[in-house]
Amino acid sequence: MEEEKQHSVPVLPWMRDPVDVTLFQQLSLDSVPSLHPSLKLALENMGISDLFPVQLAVWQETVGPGNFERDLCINSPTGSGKTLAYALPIVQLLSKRVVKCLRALVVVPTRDLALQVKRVFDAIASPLGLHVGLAVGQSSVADEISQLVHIPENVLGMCYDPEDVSLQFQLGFQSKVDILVATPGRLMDHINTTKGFTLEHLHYLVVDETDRLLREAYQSWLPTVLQLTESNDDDIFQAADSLFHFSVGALRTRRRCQGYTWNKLAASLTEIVIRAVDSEIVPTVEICGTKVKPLYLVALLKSLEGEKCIVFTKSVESAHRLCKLMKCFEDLKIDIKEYSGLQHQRVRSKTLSEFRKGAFQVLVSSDAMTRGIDVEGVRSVINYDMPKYVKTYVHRAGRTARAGHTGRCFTLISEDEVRRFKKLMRKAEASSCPEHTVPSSLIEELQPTYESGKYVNSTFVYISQTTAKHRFRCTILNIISSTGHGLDLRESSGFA
Ligand SMILES: Nc1ncnc2c1ncn2[C@@H]1O[C@H](COP(=O)(O)OP(=O)(O)OP(=O)(O)O)[C@@H](O)[C@H]1O
Repeated sequence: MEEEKQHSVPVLPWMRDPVDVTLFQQLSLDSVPSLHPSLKLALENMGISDLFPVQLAVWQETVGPGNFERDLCINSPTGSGKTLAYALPIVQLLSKRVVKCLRALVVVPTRDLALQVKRVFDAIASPLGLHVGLAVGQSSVADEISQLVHIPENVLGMCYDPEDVSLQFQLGFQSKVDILVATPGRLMDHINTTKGFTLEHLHYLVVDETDRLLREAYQSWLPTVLQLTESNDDDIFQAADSLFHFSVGALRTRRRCQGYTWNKLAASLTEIVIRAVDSEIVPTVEICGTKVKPLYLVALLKSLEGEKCIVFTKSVESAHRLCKLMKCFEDLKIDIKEYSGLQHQRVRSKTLSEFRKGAFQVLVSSDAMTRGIDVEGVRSVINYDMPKYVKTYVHRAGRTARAGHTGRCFTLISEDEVRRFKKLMRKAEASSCPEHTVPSSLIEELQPTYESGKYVNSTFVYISQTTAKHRFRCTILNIISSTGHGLDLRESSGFA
């Protein structure tokens, strides 16, 4: 019955014939068909010598030989290189553009992710003469507009219909960017108020972190974008577009008319690259709550000897409190910083940038901000609080073991949580999970400092909320990613 139900789920026509990324191997840049020499050089300057499997698969579907016959939904493990998978074909296909217009839009849920994606585009688009813009609300609206649209001086102060795109074109408004990376809120601001900002010429829409973006409506940004990209035959841009289509054959507009919401997504755009969750990554585990739990974390951090790691908590408040508490362990001698939605964006971005540079070792974070964030050298992820959902586990664990490296994901759980954890592991299709025990001598050593009463009140409130159980389990999940196209969980002792 369950099986029948699964089979009856309607699948969009363009999704019916999936390409199995695991069948692809890495491929040296020298062998990638039609790769633009400047793009190859840009990749080499980034230290990249091969395309990862997902990148090759998307390349074949888009640049060649697939010729972008259909829209794409990319589903591959965290850290497997999805950003370049969509950025490379877009840059290659736009490299022959004649008229500068906004041709590609990448929508991501957070500012830090947008900055990260823009950096990737900058590295490969600039050498091909393409301009990449950012609309995330990092600077003032006026500054941002001046980066995105050229406004001729003679129209400043002039009154006209902001929806009259042809008139704006005649007046000399012009896009300063070919590719725009945006968060939905600021994108909507520009759509609603920025003179000369138009999506009329969009050929590529990327919805990154799709499941999250589509779950959160953000002022109905997607229906608005789709509506605005519908072509208008009388448009004055027609001539420029024909020229563009003539020179870049692959970029013709394809319209699909089907009945579902998702079809609507696919209906009015030329090419849509959608990035979905990494369903193949094994999900994990959740946390415990006892009085000594923070001590286990301290002991674990000590044993990691200052390697870069991210500690996940269940909420922004927990991240804040835990971070404060950890700082009280003076002999920990590890620099720890908080990263959460409670902080101002500027603080958050600065923290992330310092963490990337290795200025401190441990980032304590809640979930919301870390989707898709790529920090080189994170060897361990610690779930201080066990995630409720498999998907959350996967995204947390995916901050390590990126780009073919190995990493570990620790989860602290109490006895009460063992059953739930096992269930989570089963859902994650992880047959077992090794158990790691922190020596009790280490915990006893830390106890006097912990109980000395020098911690702030909020800490005690937090601790008193936990259960009275003292026995902890600390599990280690070793994530091995050998080729970048899959992650395996390796068992080293029997948890299950
Ligand atoms: N072909 C490549 N060769 C070497 N490194 C690469 C290659 N492609 C991407 N990388 C590196 O791999 C890391 C992960 O890439 P990326 O952030 O695109 O992964 P992702 O699949 O989007 O992950 P997530 O699902 O977590 O967002 C980045 O540091 C990136 O620089």
